[in-house]
Amino acid sequence: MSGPLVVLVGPMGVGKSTVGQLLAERLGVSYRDTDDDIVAARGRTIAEIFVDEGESAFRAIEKQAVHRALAEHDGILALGGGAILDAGTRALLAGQRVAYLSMDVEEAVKRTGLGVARPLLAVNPRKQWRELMEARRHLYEEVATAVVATDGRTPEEVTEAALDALELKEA
Ligand SMILES: Nc1ncnc2c1ncn2[C@@H]1O[C@H](COP(=O)(O)OP(=O)(O)OP(=O)(O)O)[C@@H](O)[C@H]1O
Ligand SMILES: O=C(O)C1=C[C@@H](O)[C@@H](O)[C@H](O)C1
Ligand SMILES: [Mg+2]
Repeated sequence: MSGPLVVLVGPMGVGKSTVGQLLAERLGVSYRDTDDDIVAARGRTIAEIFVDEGESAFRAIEKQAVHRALAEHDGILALGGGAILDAGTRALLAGQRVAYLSMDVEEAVKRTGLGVARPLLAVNPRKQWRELMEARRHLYEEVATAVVATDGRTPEEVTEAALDALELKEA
């Protein structure tokens, strides 16, 4: 299978970056994050891109960044929380090892706080998070080859559960 060893998907704040870096260490590979790629390439934060160019411009930028990373990266790749909204991206994920990190709304509120740096959760984060998940849960599930619940687990426990669910052995 070419492409990343593992692709991580899931909502904002679920722990993709934290667990992705732990997984990379445990598996002896590198970690990459498509949100970081976008920020580095554009020299501006995701929130700034949303405000100045709008969400649809961000999605077009994101689609390109995700497609490039899927082609280039062979380690652990975390996708932005909304990357799975794109049908072309979902098609590229077919045949990849994809872990969906999940959490419930209360855990989401704890992890994302008031959502200052998260434009999609800026107002009434609980309600917005529920609505986002209603629209997206089936898409995360569609692309996933493993679903790893993160509620009440430490990042190390989530990493362990992901290694088990993905049937991956350490380096
Ligand atoms: N299993 C966990 N238990 C408790 N807190 C966690 C856990 N995993 C991550 N966190 C904390 O939750 C916050 C969000 O984690 P992280 O940045 O890894 O999520 P993310 O999915 O990469 O989010 P983003 O949408 O910003 O990319 C951080 O403060 C992190 O320390
Ligand atoms: O869930 C989303 O739509 C987003 C998640 C983040 O990773 C960023 O890509 C951005 O804030 C949008
Ligand atoms: Mg992250």
